[in-house]
Amino acid sequence: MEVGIVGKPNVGKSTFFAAATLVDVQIANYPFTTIDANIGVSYATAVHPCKEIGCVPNPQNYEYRNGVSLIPIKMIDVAGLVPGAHERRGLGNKFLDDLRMASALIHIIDVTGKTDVEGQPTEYHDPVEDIEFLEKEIDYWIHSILKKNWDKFSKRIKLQGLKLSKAIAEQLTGIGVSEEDVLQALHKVELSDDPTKWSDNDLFNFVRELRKINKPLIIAANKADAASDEDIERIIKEGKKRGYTVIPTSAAAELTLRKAANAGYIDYIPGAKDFKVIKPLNEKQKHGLDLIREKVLDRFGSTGVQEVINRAIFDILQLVPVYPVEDEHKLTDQFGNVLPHVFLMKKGATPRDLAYKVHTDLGKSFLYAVNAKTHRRIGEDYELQYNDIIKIVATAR
Ligand SMILES: Nc1nc2c(ncn2[C@@H]2O[C@H](COP(=O)(O)OP(=O)(O)OP(=O)(O)O)[C@@H](O)[C@H]2O)c(=O)[nH]1
Repeated sequence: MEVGIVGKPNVGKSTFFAAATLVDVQIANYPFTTIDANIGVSYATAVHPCKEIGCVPNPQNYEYRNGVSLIPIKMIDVAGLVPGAHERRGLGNKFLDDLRMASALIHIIDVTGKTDVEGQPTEYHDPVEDIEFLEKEIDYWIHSILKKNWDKFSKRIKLQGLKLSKAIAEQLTGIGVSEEDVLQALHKVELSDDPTKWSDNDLFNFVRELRKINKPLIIAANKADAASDEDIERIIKEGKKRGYTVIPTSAAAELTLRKAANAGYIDYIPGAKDFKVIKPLNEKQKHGLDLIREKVLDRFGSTGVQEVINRAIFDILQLVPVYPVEDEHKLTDQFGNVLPHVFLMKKGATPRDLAYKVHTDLGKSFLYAVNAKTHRRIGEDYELQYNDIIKIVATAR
């Protein structure tokens, strides 16, 4: 599951990325640790089931802190975006390449309005324009891929009687579009079954719906520490009108807190509403941290960075953390590790889907599953719930 950070220059993207991927963890040998400078490991946080049932976990593919699971996710700092990226302006190509991989986007905007559309300092620039411009860039990009061979392509669909949703999804596999995505978008626009009858406007409307489904996004109203309440409230309202969740953030504050925590000065769990000083600070450090407490944590309840990440994973992508175990009484794997693994499953996924996620062989030999919290056997079509602990029973292999 990959989350992309997007936005025009100078809004605090690099700061957000640095903060989001800076976690002091012991083990970091996930498959995607350091592939590229702009790819990092970030963590979604969720209450750990042990907090509820009173156990001590031995996490193998996630981290655990004071009753909280830190679940690794891949984060991509998408190359700088300027108007016209779809026409290869600026880092256009790189931008679109990075974007291809992302399942959800975090759009960072400067809520103070002090950066213009190219990322230059200015007196006032309306950040709402940035929301619209990003949508447009992505729409133009998807549109250009479809438009390239549209006449030939639509005729072929008609002549050969191809399934429209399948054919379009095949054209767009490169950007991670599934047939299900296409079906959902088609359902929204209600266009003719015959694509040769689609006008360019129809195609554009379809693309817009598809983008909302395939590249869903959440907005981080960054530099909130330097913005007025009115500016923040306005952008939340304007975002909502357009169907977006907007979270005020201070990426700079989060980065400072995580650095201080890593250096052992403070106890701070990402997303927390406060921190505890655990090592003597000099005057300057103390002043800096006091300011963060007063101007950010007390004002907003947190720096917002972790909330954005969590919302992207749990609300926007609708994933639920699920813990598979082999022994449903001790909640262990075959080696005695308590709740060793967590998997993020799509809402609506079933125990069989979980079995496949653990291992293809386990999926193939799946017989039934047991809910380890209730010790009850659960049905084929049971929808996995947040923090479920599941034992999978399979045929002997
Ligand atoms: N007040 C405030 N300033 C911030 C915050 N986040 C970033 N900044 C400042 O904004 C400026 C730009 O931050 P960057 O993280 O470099 O922005 P960027 O979007 O990555 O910019 P490019 O690398 O040019 O694409 C820097 O001076 C940061 O210190 C924040 O939360 N609050």
